[in-house]
Amino acid sequence: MLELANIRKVFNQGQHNEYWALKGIDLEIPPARVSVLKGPSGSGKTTLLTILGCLARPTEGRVRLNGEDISGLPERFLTEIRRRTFGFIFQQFNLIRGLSAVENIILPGYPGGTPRAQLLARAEALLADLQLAHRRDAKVEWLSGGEQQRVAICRALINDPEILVADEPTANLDSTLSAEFLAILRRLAEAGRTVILTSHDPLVVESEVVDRVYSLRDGRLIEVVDTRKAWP
Ligand SMILES: Nc1ncnc2c1ncn2[C@@H]1O[C@H](COP(=O)(O)OP(=O)(O)OP(=O)(O)O)[C@@H](O)[C@H]1O
Repeated sequence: MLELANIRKVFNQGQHNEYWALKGIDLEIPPARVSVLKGPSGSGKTTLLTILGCLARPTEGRVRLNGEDISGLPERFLTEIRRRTFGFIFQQFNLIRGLSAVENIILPGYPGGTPRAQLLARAEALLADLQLAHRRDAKVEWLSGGEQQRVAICRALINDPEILVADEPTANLDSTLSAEFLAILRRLAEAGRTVILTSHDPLVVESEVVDRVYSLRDGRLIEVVDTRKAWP
C-alpha cells in the first residue's frame, strides 16, 4: 500500500518562475489494483507519479510504503527501495537500440547483483508469458511498437516489483495495442501487482480493467472514483 499525506511540490523555489505543481495531495493507492491518474495537461499527473514511484521527492508531505515512512530516507536507501519495489514503463519505452530484446530486459537486474544466468531465465519466462519468446534475440529497433511495449513491460518486471508505474503508456499505441496492453495490466493486478498509470486517453480512463481513477486539476486531487463494478 502506498499512501501520500499532504504532498506539495514546488519547482524553481524562490525564483521569479516558482511554480507549485502539487498543492496538497492525500491519497492511498490500493494494492493489487489498477489505478489511473487523469487530468488536463499540466495538472500534475507526471509530477505525482514520480513521487509515487520514488523517482522524486516531495517538497512537503509524507510518502508511506507498506506502513513505512520513506520520505526522509537518504538517497541510497531510496534507490534501493526503488529498485526492489518498482518497475517503470516509459512513454517512449526507453529501450536501448543495438541490444536484443532479452539484453534490454535484464539490464535493470544487474545492479541487484543477481547472476546473469538467473536473470536470463527470468527474462525468458517473462518473454514466454507475453508471447514474445520468438523475438528474444531480435534487436529492439526491429520490433513493432506493440512488441517494443511488451519488451518494456518485461523489463519493468525483471526485478519482480510489487508496484508497476507507467506514464502515458498508450500514447504511442493504436486502439488494438492499447487494449492488449490494458489486458496485460489487468492480469498483472490480478496476480497481485499494484499498477499505477497516468493517462488522458479515454480508452484507458474508461476501460473496464481500471479499478480506481484519481482526477487532478491545478495540482489538486478533485475526485477519486472506484470504477470497476466488482470490487471483491
Ligand atoms: N522540472 C520542472 N521545472 C519547472 N516546472 C515543472 C517541472 N516539471 C513540471 N513542471 C510544471 O509543473 C506542472 C505539472 O507538470 P506535470 O508534467 O506533472 O503535468 P501533467 O499533468 O503530467 O501534464 P501532461 O499531461 O502535459 O504530461 C506543469 O505546469 C509543468 O510545467
